[in-house]
Amino acid sequence: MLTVRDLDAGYGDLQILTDVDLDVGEGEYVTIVGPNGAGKSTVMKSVFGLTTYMGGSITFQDEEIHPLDPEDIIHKGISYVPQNENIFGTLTVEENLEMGAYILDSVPEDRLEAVYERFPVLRERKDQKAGTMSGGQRQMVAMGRALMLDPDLLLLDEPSAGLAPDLVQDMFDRIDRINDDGTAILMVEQNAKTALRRCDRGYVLAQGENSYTDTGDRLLADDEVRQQFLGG
Ligand SMILES: Nc1ncnc2c1ncn2[C@@H]1O[C@H](COP(=O)(O)OP(=O)(O)OP(=O)(O)O)[C@@H](O)[C@H]1O
Repeated sequence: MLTVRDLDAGYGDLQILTDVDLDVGEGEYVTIVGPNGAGKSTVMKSVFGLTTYMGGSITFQDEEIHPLDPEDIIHKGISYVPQNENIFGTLTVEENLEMGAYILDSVPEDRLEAVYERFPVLRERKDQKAGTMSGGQRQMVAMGRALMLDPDLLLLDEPSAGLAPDLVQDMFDRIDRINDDGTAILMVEQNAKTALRRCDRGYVLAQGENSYTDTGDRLLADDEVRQQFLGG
């Protein structure tokens, strides 16, 4: 579904990624882990057309997408939840969700209903300003907005960042359910062990390059990976 080959990318003249390869199959759940500054978010931003492309290829459903801008990429079936500033704080919850469908002529009511069924608290608080909600609820708003177009691939950048420990489990459970319902997931996570335990496949990125790739379970069991990247 998503195939990244030999990707070189960065910001302006600054190259961050070198020869990065990555695959996400239909309905798969793929995680990228690695140290701070490894370029994990840059991979995700590159897929969404937000970095400077320097070489290689990014294809989605067998179509090259790297010259496209984010709006065109959304049309292709990819939605992105950035780590920061992922909601409009002064808009209500419902207005935020409606923004997720801005590329359409009208808001698809069935999608709004599907998002409310997935995140009932958002229906209860639909008229509340999103900026006044808790961290976990704001993350639900951001995910709900990304799901408004029923994407084939959902890009999640550190969905557990800033959440209280008891909410982290809940967030990962919700992501599992989104994936169980057929949406492929590409997720960057600091919470590496938890993410690898849940995903189909993991990529360890270091200094902008692929370091290890395997099933989540095998990466977790690999002594070198554990020593170098997972705190032993
Ligand atoms: N907009 C930008 N302009 C210039 N450099 C950037 C920009 N965004 C990120 N970088 C740099 O790119 C490198 C990789 O950053 P990136 O956010 O992709 O890493 P990461 O692995 O996701 O890190 P973290 O786990 O800390 O979020 C870092 O050196 C960072 O300073």
